[in-house]
Amino acid sequence: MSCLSACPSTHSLSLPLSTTYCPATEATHPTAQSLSLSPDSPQQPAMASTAGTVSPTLSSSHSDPASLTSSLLRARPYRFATQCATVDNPDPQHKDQYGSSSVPIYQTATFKGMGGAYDYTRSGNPTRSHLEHHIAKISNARHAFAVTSGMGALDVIFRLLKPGDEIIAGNDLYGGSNRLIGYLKTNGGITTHHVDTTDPESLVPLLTDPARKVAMVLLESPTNPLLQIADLETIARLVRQHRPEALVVVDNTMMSPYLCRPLELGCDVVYDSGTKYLSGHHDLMAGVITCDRDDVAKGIAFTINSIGNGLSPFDSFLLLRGVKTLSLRIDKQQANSVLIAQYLDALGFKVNYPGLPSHRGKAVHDRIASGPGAVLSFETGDVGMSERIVGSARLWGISVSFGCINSLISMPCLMSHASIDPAVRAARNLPEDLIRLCVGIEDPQDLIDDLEAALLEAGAVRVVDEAGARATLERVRPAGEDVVELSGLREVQRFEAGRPEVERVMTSAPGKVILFGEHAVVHGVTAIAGAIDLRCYCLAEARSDGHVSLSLPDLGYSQSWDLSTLPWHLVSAPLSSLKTGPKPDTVPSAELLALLANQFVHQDQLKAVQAAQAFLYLYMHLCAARGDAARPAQSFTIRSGLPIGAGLGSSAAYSVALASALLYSHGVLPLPSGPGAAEARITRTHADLVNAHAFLAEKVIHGTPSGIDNTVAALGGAVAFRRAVKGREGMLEPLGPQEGEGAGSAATAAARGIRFLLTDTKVPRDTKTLVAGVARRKLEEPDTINPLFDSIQRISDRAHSLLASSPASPSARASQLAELSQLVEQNHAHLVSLGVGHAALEAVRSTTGAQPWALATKLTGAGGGGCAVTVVPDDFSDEALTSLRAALASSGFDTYSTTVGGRGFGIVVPSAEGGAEVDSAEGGAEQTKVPERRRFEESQGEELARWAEGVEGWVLA
Ligand SMILES: Nc1ncnc2c1ncn2[C@@H]1O[C@H](COP(=O)(O)OP(=O)(O)OP(=O)(O)O)[C@@H](O)[C@H]1O
Ligand SMILES: C[C@@](O)(CCO)CC(=O)[O-]
Repeated sequence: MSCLSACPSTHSLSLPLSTTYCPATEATHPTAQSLSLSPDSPQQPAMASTAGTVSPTLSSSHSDPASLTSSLLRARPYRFATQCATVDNPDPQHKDQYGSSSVPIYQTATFKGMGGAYDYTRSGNPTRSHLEHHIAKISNARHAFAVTSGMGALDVIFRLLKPGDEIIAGNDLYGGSNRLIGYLKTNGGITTHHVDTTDPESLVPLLTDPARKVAMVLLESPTNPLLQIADLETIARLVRQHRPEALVVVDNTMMSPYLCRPLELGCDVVYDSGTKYLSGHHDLMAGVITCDRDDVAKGIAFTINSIGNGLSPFDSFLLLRGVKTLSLRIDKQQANSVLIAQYLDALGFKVNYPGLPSHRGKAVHDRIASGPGAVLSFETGDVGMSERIVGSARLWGISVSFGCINSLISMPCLMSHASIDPAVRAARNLPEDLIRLCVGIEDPQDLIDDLEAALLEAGAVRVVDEAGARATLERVRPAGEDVVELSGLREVQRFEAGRPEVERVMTSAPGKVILFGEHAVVHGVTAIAGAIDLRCYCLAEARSDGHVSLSLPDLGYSQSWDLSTLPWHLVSAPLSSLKTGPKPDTVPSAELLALLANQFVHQDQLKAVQAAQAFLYLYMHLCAARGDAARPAQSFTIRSGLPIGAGLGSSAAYSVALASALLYSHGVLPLPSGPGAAEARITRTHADLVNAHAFLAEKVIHGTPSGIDNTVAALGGAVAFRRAVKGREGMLEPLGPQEGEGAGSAATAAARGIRFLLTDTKVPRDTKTLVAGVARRKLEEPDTINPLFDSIQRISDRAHSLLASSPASPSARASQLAELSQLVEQNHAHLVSLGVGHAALEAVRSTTGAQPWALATKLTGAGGGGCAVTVVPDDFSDEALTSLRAALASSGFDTYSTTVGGRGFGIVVPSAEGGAEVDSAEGGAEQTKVPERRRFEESQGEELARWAEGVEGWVLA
């Protein structure tokens, strides 16, 4: 056996080697896994080899051109494939005595002598050191460790946590990781919150909640098996910003260091199952961990030595051998994968693969990784059919795992993800019929032939034309699946873009305040809410260039689409009746949403993309429902006088303003104002139609809204609302008299007469994520959550009867308000127990609850930050209200005093003079003329409302 002297005392690398803590000897010694690389982090890992390098600083001896050129050539860092193939000695000063070309296997448990670099293989072994050095080099990492499996790597990383710590993880995690997380919860006191990591904002409520002890964020990208993309770079930045002490950990197995190096994106710890791409041959089990931070490396080294799961010498040798061909294998596997994904996509299966242009996370993935990888998944729509396809494949081996040079096929729900409870799988949208393909290095035509044979045998496709070299196939859709033309965006439909029926309309819709029952209302509990006097406005104008455009000045976003490039084939069937609108249980088509998501140029502006997705969805849906291929070219500009994403129903106001602008401008509803107006009144039927369309847009923005926000925004007034769930009828009861007040109950003596103070904490949050979090807790902890909902139902019932009654005397009124205040306190406590509280909301409550004000306050809307609502009794003086608002403002909060129960949506046909000019400066010597449009686009807050109210002819519901 060769003798590598593995305890270097000096280092010849131009950048210093760091040292790694060695727990075996309680000392620091320079083992090979510690490697410092170039601080300016080149695109490819910096070269750590002495072979083929010269000092980048050229001396005067390089004066002749040949020598200079050759020096420059040698000074270039090696590219990834070269680095994989060239294995350096961790200590280049000490060569193998026999010049062995391959790293020898030090098959020994112990080492003789005292004070040497190695004493016991559990603590360190030269073969393992070589491997770790090599992994650090290709990963551009300071430290690397090799252990006995990928799960072993995760276990070591989890041991950096303490009982009581909390983890944020994705909701599409590898099943094995989920199993370990479950163990940690039961036995380690470590809780995990699963969020949608495709939306970086979904982590913010947890990261900013001081009550949460978030110590780790665990990410996968692309996820396995749904191939969803997490923006590792943005998430790492958010974690640094809000929770700098938390570690961002990435399972990089799907990508390997060849395609993605998360440490370069700001993540802290990366692990790979070495069993997969790094080894490539499925002949060993291994895991590798890389990190840059010395303190983290020290903790990891301590655990590996303590528990003894360092990789064995023989497996280290095998893994080192595998890594040499990493880039070669992945290049081939990836090229095959692209062909297979395109083949399945062309047949009309729903394919998840970031190499396809239709993949919704492609833009993000292309930014953080250099290739789509070699795993893809697809859905057939039928579990039995999927089982038959998997069973019929021959060349594709049925196997768990991936990353091998042979192609594999599996059904994750039956295999790799079977350890996840089926209910949890369903809640996390993991389709039971999903088939995962892990593509190998075989000839792609053989792979496609075998897959095609399996699809035919399983009845998933049929031959429609046998002529030609290759039969033409057609997908057989499972019963119940809508027949939609799935030829993707490749077929562009040409048509004449029309003009809208109405050239210019403006609409508006109010925000809302939920007084009682938010969140519980999503699950069938009664809630009480009313319209407030802050509104959202939408201006729709005709254009004549075959485009539809959306401008959202509040979010700094605008985009226009060529109408001929939209995926019209996905809405080709009439989807809803024009008389009643979409049914309340209509679920937006995930397929259309995914394709629409792909249309956005600014994928990173998530709020705007959500809003634009809702816009395009509603626009296309309405065009399809009209069924006459009338797709008018139009511009839409939407402004909000409401704080966006603060619990006051900005998304519902947006949805209602948009839906009404569409319905009136397309001529589906008759104009109640302006030239040719039939009747200056909005009927209840018209308001219901607007509401039905707005609900669909709310679903696109929110996921699973209860419908209360859009109902209040459309109809106005104050209502007791119960959603229809599981066969139980819904309820919509106006609170108070409705006479002469439009379609809704524009309010009510009871609710309107009560003053409310709204306080915006300005803590950002996202309703969709918060609602999904409560739904998940209800699923996972029904015994805790259901009693809370029952209690909220009792609170809403009592508030409903209080608000429906008209107190006979001032003292009855005072006790009515006192009881409402108590209910507010109780409801707030329940919302905190549901997990949607926030420290900033408690700060508001402690101010409003303090003397001399002593008022009851609760969060309103989705919580997690956003707004609080305070009941202001009749005898509360204006001076006291002013001083309270000043106190809240001094803590950085915005306040709004509002009435509750105002009017619903409104419409006006502004005069044809779109360019009319008004004075913008008030009384200044040099008055500037500002076009109306600019006033609309640029005015803020009350000025916007004043401007809009100044437009003559509004008709309100
Ligand atoms: N004026 C606007 N311009 C663009 N998008 C908007 C506007 N108003 C609302 N939105 C959309 O609505 C989303 C905010 O909805 P979200 O449900 O998170 O908050 P909210 O409706 O204000 O609060 P809650 O649902 O708790 O009452 C934004 O992310 C954006 O997509
Ligand atoms: C949190 C929630 O109850 C109110 C959001 O304003 C969600 C909904 O009802 O759709």
